[in-house]
Amino acid sequence: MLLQPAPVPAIPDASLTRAARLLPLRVTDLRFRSGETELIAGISLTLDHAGPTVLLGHNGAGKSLLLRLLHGLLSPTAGTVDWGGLDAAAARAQQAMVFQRPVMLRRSVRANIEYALGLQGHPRRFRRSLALQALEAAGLAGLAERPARVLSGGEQQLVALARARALRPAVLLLDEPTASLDPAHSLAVERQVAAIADEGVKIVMATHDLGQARRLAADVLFMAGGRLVEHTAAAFFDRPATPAAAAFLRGELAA
Ligand SMILES: Nc1ncnc2c1ncn2[C@@H]1O[C@H](COP(=O)(O)OP(=O)(O)OP(=O)(O)O)[C@@H](O)[C@H]1O
Repeated sequence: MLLQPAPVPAIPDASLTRAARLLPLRVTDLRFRSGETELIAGISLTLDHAGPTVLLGHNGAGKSLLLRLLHGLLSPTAGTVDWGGLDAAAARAQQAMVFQRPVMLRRSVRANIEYALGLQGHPRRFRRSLALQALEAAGLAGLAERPARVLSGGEQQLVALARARALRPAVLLLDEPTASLDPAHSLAVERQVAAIADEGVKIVMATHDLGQARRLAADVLFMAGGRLVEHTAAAFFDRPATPAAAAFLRGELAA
């Protein structure tokens, strides 16, 4: 598929205050243990503005675990995740998550999005136009009737993002969405993420692509060994506060 180089248009009626429903996020002394190993070792943080938050750290630092705990896919061993004071189910209903490997059902791209809209409770008669609108906004209208599972990995990831966007979440969690994509598809995903952020959606994204992190991040969470080592504004890249983060940015292996 030929990727669209033009900027991605915003979905027309997007609300710039969408993320405000779930913010601030307050995480308090969050822990996740497997057997004797504490994999998330007491993380506390507050996210209180809508700019994209980028999660950085070496392999195994605990980024995916943290995202899953934030989304409620895993239950913490101890500690709390509080999304704007809402109960967990209500908070989760206003979030979407995109993983490194997208899961597509054996049906058309459009039907995949319609299915997700159905799960969210949208009446059948509205689903088709909402799905097509989301594909249009993502520059993917040409893929609507293609079987989703035969698309390339990069195309599937763009569709997964469009599907998440169609759900109009307040918060979008992304776990290394461009990890296995070529540069063109990575950039297309990045543009989608930026467009979604511009619609007022709070983005929390793990990535290993430092260029992408620099371009997107309003703030950075740097993790090592299951701990939050730094939470700083985007100046992180030029002035990391800790030796661990400086070593990470130099490309050194974890100590
Ligand atoms: N459900 C689980 N049960 C037990 N251990 C787990 C579980 N999920 C992850 N782990 C372990 O926890 C550690 C952190 O994993 P996690 O996937 O969160 O790291 P990551 O920072 O996302 O790494 P990468 O950048 O490689 O994706 C790893 O040692 C992993 O093997």
